[in-house]
Amino acid sequence: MSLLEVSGVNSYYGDSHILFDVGMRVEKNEVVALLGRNGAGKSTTFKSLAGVVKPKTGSVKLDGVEVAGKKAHEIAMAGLQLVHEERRVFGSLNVEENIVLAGLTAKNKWPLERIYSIFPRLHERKTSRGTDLSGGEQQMLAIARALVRDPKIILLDEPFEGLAPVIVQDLIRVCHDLAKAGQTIVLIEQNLAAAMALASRAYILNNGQIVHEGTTAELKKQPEVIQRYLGV
Ligand SMILES: Nc1ncnc2c1ncn2[C@@H]1O[C@H](COP(=O)(O)OP(=O)(O)OP(=O)(O)O)[C@@H](O)[C@H]1O
Repeated sequence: MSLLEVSGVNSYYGDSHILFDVGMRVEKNEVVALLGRNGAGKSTTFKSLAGVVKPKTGSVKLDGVEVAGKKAHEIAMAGLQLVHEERRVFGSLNVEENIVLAGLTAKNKWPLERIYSIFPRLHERKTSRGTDLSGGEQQMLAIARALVRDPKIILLDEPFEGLAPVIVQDLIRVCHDLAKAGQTIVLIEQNLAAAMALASRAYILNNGQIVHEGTTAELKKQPEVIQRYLGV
């Protein structure tokens, strides 16, 4: 049994059919990338897994438990944490308050020291308000808010978007460390090099359908697939 098993997911916005029979599986401790052009349905897939969008049909099993159709907070309680592209942090609260608040309703939570050992920068900035953080710091905080709840799996929607290359390198290192420590991660990433650097396997979405699945090592050797589905 895989940690996450998704099959036959069809999702809509109103009458618009966006996802067509999406299926994927993620093993415990894996880092998997979800790739595809703008509008391919990547964010909708994440939202469908996290219960933000309710799939019309299909199955989403987290650690053997069916969560499709459940509410977003129930799925979060079950151990799936979505880190939205918009990096939702509370601007009026400081860094530490943001982290503590995120952990309040969690069954198990990480001690703050564990969060700060991963993100020393957040420790330095712990009394700064969310609004005073740089984009990179906000992304660290958004990830910290997910991790503090001791998730079984985290979904990172374009975690490196709009960040300076030096910050991206820093975050890639953090993701590597998390993966080494056994954290299961699925990420959406437009930056193919960054995705390949992190993920051992990838799925490619095109027009709401999974059109390719394989290891990133294999994908690197298939420029025609990259060009067909990811080329601009
Ligand atoms: N709230 C919404 N209401 C209606 N249509 C939407 C909504 N959000 C997304 N869509 C449409 O659904 C399709 C898939 O969008 P989605 O955001 O999942 O794609 P994506 O692969 O994540 O692309 P991007 O990188 O641009 O976010 C697009 O055609 C988009 O216009």
